[in-house]
Amino acid sequence: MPDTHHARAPSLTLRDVTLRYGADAPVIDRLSMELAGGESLAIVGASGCGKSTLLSAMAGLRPVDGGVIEWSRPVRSSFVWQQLALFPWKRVLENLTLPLVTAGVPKAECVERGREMLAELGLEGLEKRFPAELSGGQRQRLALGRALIAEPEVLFLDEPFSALDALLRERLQDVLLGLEKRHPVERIMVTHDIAEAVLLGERILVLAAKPSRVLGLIRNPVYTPDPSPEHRTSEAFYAVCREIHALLRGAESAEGGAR
Ligand SMILES: Nc1ncnc2c1ncn2[C@@H]1O[C@H](COP(=O)(O)OP(=O)(O)OP(=O)(O)O)[C@@H](O)[C@H]1O
Repeated sequence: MPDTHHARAPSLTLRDVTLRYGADAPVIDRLSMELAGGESLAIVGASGCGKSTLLSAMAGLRPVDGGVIEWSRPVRSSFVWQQLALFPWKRVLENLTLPLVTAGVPKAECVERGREMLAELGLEGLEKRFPAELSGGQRQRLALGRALIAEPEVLFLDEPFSALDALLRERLQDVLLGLEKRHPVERIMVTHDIAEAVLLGERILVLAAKPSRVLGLIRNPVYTPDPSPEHRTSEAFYAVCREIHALLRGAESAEGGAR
């Protein structure tokens, strides 16, 4: 399945993309890059470097102020934010199946696919609860399930796990990778966590602010869609983390020197 997914997946091209707010200096300044079909991208950088702004533009949620963002064809996409955007007055199953309902899928099929997804998420038995009656990790699973239930081709994630403690964050990363085996998707994710970028980014875009610039677009040599339990603590994994850390620290000291 992943092979056909890659063959069919849409590719993304950015040419000289500039993004700014008002008359301020650009947040993203003439960024050019390409992402092949099916490749997953992690965007990492310090707070305020423009990660969320860039993600929104890639998702078509905001216009560009210069240059071009082009998908090879129209894509079906879905988004997960840090705030999750679950509907507090809707029960778990209703939240989960909302994308199917709004797409006009018949009710019986919505319920059937919703129950299948609940099982994949490990949330069986919780379908009648409201989001407020779930733990943080369960809410996060629900948001991931809702994002994938309508089988999007591209999944945009903006720091979805940043409010979680380190171990729960790792569990949710595993849940995400597990879900993607059954629901293949091209994932574009923003994170400020270097290890998360190295785990989840087949390509990693490293950004700096002030001045806004690209520090690197790395082809991640340790990326795997199916990491072993030892993967995160392997020397090779740490080596890529160190490389990104050095890029970010180098940019910080250059910025400090310029002040
Ligand atoms: N609506 C807005 N109006 C004006 N400036 C904004 C707006 N949204 C973001 N900015 C500014 O644009 C810059 C980039 O913001 P953005 O949220 O894209 O960064 P980020 O890298 O995602 O940050 P963080 O990791 O803190 O979420 C910041 O300096 C921010 O203050």
